Amino acid sequence: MSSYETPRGPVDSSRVPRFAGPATFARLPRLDEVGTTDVAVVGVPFDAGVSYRPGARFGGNAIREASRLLRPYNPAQDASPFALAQVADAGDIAANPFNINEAVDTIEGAADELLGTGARLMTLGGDHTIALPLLRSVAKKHGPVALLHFDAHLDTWDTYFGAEYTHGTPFRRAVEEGILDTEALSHVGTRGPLYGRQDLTDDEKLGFGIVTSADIYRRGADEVADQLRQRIGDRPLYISIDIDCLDPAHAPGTGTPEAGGMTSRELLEILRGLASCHLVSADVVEVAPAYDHAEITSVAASHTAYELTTIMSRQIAQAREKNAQATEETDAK
Ligand SMILES: N=C(N)NCCCC(=O)O
Ligand SMILES: [Zn+2]
Ligand SMILES: [Zn+2]
Repeated sequence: MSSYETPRGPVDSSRVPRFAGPATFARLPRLDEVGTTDVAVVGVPFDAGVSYRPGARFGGNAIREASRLLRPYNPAQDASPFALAQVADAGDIAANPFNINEAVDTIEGAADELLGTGARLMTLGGDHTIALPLLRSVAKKHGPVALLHFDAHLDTWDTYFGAEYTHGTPFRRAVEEGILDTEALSHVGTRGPLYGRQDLTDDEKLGFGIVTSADIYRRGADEVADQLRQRIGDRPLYISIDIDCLDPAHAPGTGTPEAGGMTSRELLEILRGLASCHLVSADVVEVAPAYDHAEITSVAASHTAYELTTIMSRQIAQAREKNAQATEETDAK
């Protein structure tokens, strides 16, 4: 017999209007209402690491608001993510807006606590600085992880104004710290002007492969997803999604927009093509609602987090079933 309890799902939008009440991600219960969870959706309202427009500190709550419209069945993955596993909103990590180094430590500590309960993280940013402490925490649990980084930018620059921890530098730090599996690192959606050709040489030396936004346009989402999946294999995978990977037409509400990006349809399709990868945690960052219009960006981000959550819930349910079968077989002996 399994001790697994039926997950508590979202508020039923056919009974309580979806625009009523305080916003949690997808109208799911708060973590304190369910005790423990398989997937913790957590906000990180921190944007002191940005190099241009600020405002991503409001991203998590904008995504929660936009996510009121999500429905419980995901036809693209033929799954009801909130029934297959417990998904709950763990609230926000309160990080010091005046001290980046302290904030990075706080985020790592809070992620350690959540991961320590056995949950996977679906983090809503915040600027891209926050990916570093999240990766540190994930690597403590799984060892060096494969990384898929969806972004217009490389985010492997060295320092900005002498600062090591910024939204343009998390993945260089992560490689330096040995927390990434350098056999399986890819940027997806890369485009736009750089400081120099050296940016690309440095990035390649760190171990990254690049799928540009033009590659996606030319080759299509399915082929790109196949190639990425082959590179990742069964390694533990972290997916970090900077919403500026999307074209500004699909995500105007972000701090460092670049023309010529992928569509939200392409992003969602690539993610669905990665459903069999061992996704241990993920983030969606850089949503800056003050620059948004009609919630275009936060709607795209909420659907992105929904696909990622669906991938995690399906895997959790599959693993649980496998365990239950194994226990039954042992019991039968
Ligand atoms: N949006 C992120 N994460 N990084 C952009 C850094 C680009 C720059 O200021 O050169
Ligand atoms: Zn970016
Ligand atoms: Zn970024």
